[in-house]
Amino acid sequence: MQFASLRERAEKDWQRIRQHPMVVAIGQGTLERSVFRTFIQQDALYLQDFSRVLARLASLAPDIAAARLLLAHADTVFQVEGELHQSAARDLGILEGQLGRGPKGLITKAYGDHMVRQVMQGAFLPALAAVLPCYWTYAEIGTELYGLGLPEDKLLRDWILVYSGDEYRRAVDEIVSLFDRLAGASGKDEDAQVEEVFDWSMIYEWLFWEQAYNGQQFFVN
Ligand SMILES: Cc1ncc(CN)c(N)n1
Repeated sequence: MQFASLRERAEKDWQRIRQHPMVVAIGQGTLERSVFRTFIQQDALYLQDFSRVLARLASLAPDIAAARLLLAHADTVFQVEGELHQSAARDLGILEGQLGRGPKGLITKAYGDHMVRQVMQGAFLPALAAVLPCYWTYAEIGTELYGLGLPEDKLLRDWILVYSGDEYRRAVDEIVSLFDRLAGASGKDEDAQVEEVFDWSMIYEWLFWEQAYNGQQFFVN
């Protein structure tokens, strides 16, 4: 099993993500502030789960090089994306101390629980597969939107610059290389498990955009 085959099977899900009206609106610089605000609030909550999952994944890693890489990623998530959130929060009027707090949306919770479940079950490759869509879809979106030309709105421009940037791309390359190295000798049963987990994360990626864009139906209060 290699990442390329996962990427191939995800084509349909990828197309609906890249064509999602919220992704399009970020690229065109027309996204409503309230939608972006919801997104940043939920993403800050999501990143907390994501970072913890990476740290636990490190403890399951079959070798020390993999463990160190995953631990480093658990931290850099906050340096790269966390900083973006902090600066967006200031521009969006999210009060100091309020970022990463507050009620989780249904999808934020379900996606986080999905990743946590995989890592708690203890099988390394399926748990690694759960975090792959998070990495690569944002790099693809960032690169694609950057190619269309940066919008004037600083908030949206900064978002695109982070996900199209070298630092984020390097992180994605590291995780994909790790997957390819460790999944090289996986068996049929494990491959099926990896695919199922990966497919669910792709669905959650799409739903995460839906949640921010169509807010009300995904929030309990
Ligand atoms: C939901 C989600 N997916 C992916 C990313 C990019 N790491 C993110 N910040 N949030």
